[in-house]
Amino acid sequence: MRQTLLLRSIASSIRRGRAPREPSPPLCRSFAAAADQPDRKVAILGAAGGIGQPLSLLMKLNSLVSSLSLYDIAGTPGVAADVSHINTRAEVAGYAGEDQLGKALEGSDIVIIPAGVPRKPGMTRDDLFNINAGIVKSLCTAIAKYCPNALVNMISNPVNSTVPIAAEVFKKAGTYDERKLFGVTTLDVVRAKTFYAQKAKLPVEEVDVPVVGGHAGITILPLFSQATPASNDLTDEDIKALTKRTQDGGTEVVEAKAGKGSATLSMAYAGAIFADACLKGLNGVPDIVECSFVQSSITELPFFASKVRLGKNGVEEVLGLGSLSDYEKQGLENLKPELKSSIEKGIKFAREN
Ligand SMILES: NC(=O)C1=CN([C@@H]2O[C@H](COP(=O)(O)OP(=O)(O)OC[C@H]3O[C@@H](n4cnc5c(N)ncnc54)[C@H](O)[C@@H]3O)[C@@H](O)[C@H]2O)C=CC1
Ligand SMILES: O=C([O-])CC(=O)C(=O)O
Repeated sequence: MRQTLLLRSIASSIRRGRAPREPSPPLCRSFAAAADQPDRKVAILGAAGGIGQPLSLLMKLNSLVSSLSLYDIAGTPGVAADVSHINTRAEVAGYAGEDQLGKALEGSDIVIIPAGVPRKPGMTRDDLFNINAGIVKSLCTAIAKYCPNALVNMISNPVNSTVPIAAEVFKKAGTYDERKLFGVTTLDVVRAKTFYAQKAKLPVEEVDVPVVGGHAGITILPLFSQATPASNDLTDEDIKALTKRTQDGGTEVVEAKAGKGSATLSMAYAGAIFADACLKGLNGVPDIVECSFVQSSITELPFFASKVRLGKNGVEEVLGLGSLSDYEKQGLENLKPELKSSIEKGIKFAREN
């Protein structure tokens, strides 16, 4: 009841163009504002997995979604039946096995891909390449055939290589639109905000921290010099420690899970935030900005994560890096060789297979 009242108050505040009285998480905001929204189909590939299941739940809670299509090689009818009983707008359908992939994808506005194997302790994200590259390639081949205009949110690792693979597959199929392909790096932003807010003793809901580069180890470059609200209390050592913790955030979870996979719940949260931003952009909501790994010309690398403005066709503008501290400038130079080689590895794989 309290939730319903809060959502109504937020919806009417949005209609009146005023800020809601109580702070609210972004997922609730879109949940409330959707009564007169257009139909949008979202497909999740890998929907029965560790990320896929909670992400399916969160997307079912987002009433910007009218149709939720849950695909995996197995197990999706159960996930779909479960999620479909929730009292929100989206109609849910489960599809299992390759012969149902076309149906799962047809008419999709957004395809979210968390399909593939996760890390175990001692592995790098690049160690997943051999298995996940093939999975991503075959899923993207189907996307090019069945929903070539969809926005693609790539979660499967190594993101620094799977996004270039997807781009090559779409180029080969003649469907590539660089505005519609995104590597999901939102979890890096989610972590940077949490760690910064804790250290600077700020309420995390008010904090923002851009994270640029890529999505693996030192290629993850949080820009704490641009964090808002600014904090004057943090030393250079604090910034170094925060940077390292953000870069190692995935490994922290992999080690804590001790062989039972990598981040799933926080990733589902991050994936839902990013998909919500894409939906708002598609629906014409102005000034939707998120960090994402996209085709880019802001450095010499062909793909790079930075802030992007989202619109009716996906990426409307790739925003520049802004001014960097000397420490961040050094981090930027340090990450380029690794990111370049991961991008090239993806491109080579897609061209040769
Ligand atoms: N971008 C990011 O920030 C993050 C990315 N990840 C990545 O997300 C991926 C998934 O992680 P989890 O959900 O934890 O793994 P999981 O193993 O729990 O789930 C993966 C799912 O993909 C499915 N799958 C495998 N091949 C498929 C195919 N050809 N078509 C459709 N589905 C297929 C599996 O059946 C399984 O249900 C991993 O590669 C992981 O590294 C994880 C956390 C954060
Ligand atoms: O670390 C991993 O393997 C999963 C991931 O990408 C993350 O949690 O950032």
